[in-house]
Amino acid sequence: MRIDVVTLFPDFMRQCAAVGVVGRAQQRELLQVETWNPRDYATDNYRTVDGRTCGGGPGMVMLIEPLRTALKAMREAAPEPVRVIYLSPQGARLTQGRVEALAKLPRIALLCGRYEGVDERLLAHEVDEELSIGDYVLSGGELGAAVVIDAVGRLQDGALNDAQSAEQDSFSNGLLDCPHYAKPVRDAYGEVPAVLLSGDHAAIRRWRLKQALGRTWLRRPELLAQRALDAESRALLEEFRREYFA
Ligand SMILES: NC(=O)c1ccc(NCc2cccc(O)c2)nc1
Repeated sequence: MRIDVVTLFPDFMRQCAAVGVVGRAQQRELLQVETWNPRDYATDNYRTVDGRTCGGGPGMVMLIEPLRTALKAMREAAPEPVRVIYLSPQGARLTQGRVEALAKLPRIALLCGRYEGVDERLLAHEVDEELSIGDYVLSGGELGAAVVIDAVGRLQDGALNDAQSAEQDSFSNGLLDCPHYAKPVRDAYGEVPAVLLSGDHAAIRRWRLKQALGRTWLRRPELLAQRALDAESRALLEEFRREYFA
C-alpha cells in the first residue's frame, strides 16, 4: 500500500512513519509513505502557502494554487488511482471499521490542513473523504494523518508478527480489549488471574472474551448496542454482570 501525505511538515510525517511496526512495514516494502510539501509548489518569491480569510476574521487559510500543484504532482507520481482524504474536525469520525476498509486500498493520500484549514474550493474539487480523529481542534492535520498511517499500516499483511495479529484480530470486532499480564505471577500490586496460568486455552479464551464484554459494558455500553452478541457472549456477559452486582 502507498500512502502520500501532503503536509507543510514532511520531516515530522516521515519520522512518524519510520518507527515501530509501521517503520518495519516500510522496510519490508509492505507500505510506502511519501510526502509532498505545498511550499515546494508555491511560485512566488516568498513561497506563500496561506492567505487572509475572505470576509475578515482571525487566522489564515491554505491557498488553492500550491495545494493544486502539489496534488497534481502526487497523483502523477504513481499509476494507481488515489483516494484523497482530508483530516479535519468537520470529517466523519475515524473508526476501526473504516481503518480496515482503507487498509485494503492500493493507495490513499492524506491532506493535512494548517491554520484555519484549506480553501473550500480545493476541498470540493480534490478531496474524496473527510475524516476526524476526534472532537477536538489541533494545530494541524498531521497528527490525524499519523494516526491513519499507523492504524492502516499495522494492518498490512506481514506487518504484525503472529502473536500480535492473533490478539488484535480476536477482539478488534467492536469490543474493548481484555486485561493483559506478564510475569511475575505474584507482585506487590497483585497476582496474575489463575486461569491465565492454567494452560486451559478454551477457558482462557472464554475468560478473555468475558472480560472484553464486561469492560465494554462498563466503559463503552454504546459499542455493545452496535453489535449482535452470540449465545456464548450473552451468557458470559450475564455472568460478568452477576459477579459485578454480587
Ligand atoms: N479532529 C481532527 O481530526 C483534526 C484535524 C485537523 C485539525 N487541525 C487542522 C484543521 C484542518 C481543517 C479545519 C480545521 O478547523 C483545522 N484538528 C483536528
